[in-house]
Amino acid sequence: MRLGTPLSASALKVMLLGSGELGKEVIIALQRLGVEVIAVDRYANAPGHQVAHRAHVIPMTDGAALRALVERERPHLIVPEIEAIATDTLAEIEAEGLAEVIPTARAARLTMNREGIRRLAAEELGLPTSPYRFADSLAELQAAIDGAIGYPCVVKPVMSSSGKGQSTVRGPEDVARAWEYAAAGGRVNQGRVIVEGFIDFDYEITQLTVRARDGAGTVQTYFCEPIGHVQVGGDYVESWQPQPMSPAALAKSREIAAAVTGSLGGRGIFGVELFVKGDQVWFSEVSPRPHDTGLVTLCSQRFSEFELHARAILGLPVDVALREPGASAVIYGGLDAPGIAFEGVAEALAVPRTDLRLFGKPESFAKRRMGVAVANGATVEEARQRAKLAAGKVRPVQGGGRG
Ligand SMILES: Nc1ncnc2c1ncn2[C@@H]1O[C@H](COP(=O)(O)OP(=O)(O)OP(=O)(O)O)[C@@H](O)[C@H]1O
Ligand SMILES: NCC(=O)N[C@@H]1O[C@H](COP(=O)([O-])[O-])[C@@H](O)[C@H]1O
Ligand SMILES: [Mg+2]
Repeated sequence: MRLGTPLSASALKVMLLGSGELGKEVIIALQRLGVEVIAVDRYANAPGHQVAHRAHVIPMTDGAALRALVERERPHLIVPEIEAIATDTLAEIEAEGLAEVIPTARAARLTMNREGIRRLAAEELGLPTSPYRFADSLAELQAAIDGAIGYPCVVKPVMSSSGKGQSTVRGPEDVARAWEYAAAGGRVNQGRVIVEGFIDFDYEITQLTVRARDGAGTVQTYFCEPIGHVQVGGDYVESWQPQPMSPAALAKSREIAAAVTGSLGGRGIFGVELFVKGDQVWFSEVSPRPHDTGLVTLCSQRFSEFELHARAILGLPVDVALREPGASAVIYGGLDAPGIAFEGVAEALAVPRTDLRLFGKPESFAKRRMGVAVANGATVEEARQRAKLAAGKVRPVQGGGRG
């Protein structure tokens, strides 16, 4: 894929569908290679909009609106950054040869819906997963729990991410609340849920896996060092790299990651989410794009997951080497307000070996991820302490004017 000059006839044009904090970093990586970037999201002034050549706001689940924009912009590559996209339209665009979809339109369609990827992983590829059922009503959910899954279990909308609409059901008294919560929390209100048996894991990891061309032009599979993380309410709050693992658990993780990413195909980075107990490993889900827990790679790898994605999609070789132990800690909005400000940034950056990203989201919500602190250390423990300390010093406040 020949690189050119942005805003000229030779430009290589990439369209991001979704332009949040993860897309913003991918865009910056693409910009550094002289790629012309078109950032799209469902709301104005999204983080990636602010660093792209052009920005558009459309309902990305609206196939007609998506097609019209692609026909107008004529990107060479379309890079999905979130799940909620009109993936049937992406499949048509790919089939017509209008643009290449990263990693493939099929991967975007299968991972947009928990049902698609779960059935592929468990039923077609035979990978170990939690037991699961799907339900379209409270009665079906109750029947699935009574007949197959039992307690405790986890209920999630089939279309959601970052834990939205997800809850753990400990007994019969929780079922109705979990159903209501899922119905309200899905990204696209489908009224369908997955109920999964609760896996009592020792720890969970993201196995970042890159499908990229080698120097000879053949697509190979590369594995980053495993990323450990902590989730609260289904949303990541802390991650670190490398996560120590037994050789058997690491081998099993990479076998699963190779199987699922090999089946999805294409080029790019994937975040394969796995649960680990002793030497046992379960597949949970996969993002065919950079993963939020992979924000740690901004400080821990030679090339971050965003740079790796940019290189892989452009057909360039990658280097997945770890540089040194690192950690990330999330900064939540803590308040509901537009145009917030941040206090304590100088104190945060005075913590040794730390760095910050403030995403620039136009509106804060108490539980919206607004920034992240990353830190290095001699050990993962030291890096985690520093990242948490730094994140805790940043205080989101009402913005107001600068006078
Ligand atoms: N079956 C399960 N057993 C135990 N814990 C679970 C189970 N399913 C989910 N979890 C916990 O909830 C977290 C979020 O679940 P999941 O990844 O399915 O949600 P998500 O909304 O897709 O989140 P994200 O978009 O951040 O990946 C998991 O990382 C894990 O900590
Ligand atoms: N787990 C998926 C994930 O972290 N996705 C990231 O969050 C953004 C949406 O944030 P918002 O909900 O605050 O707009 C997405 O655009 C992506 O960058
Ligand atoms: Mg997940």
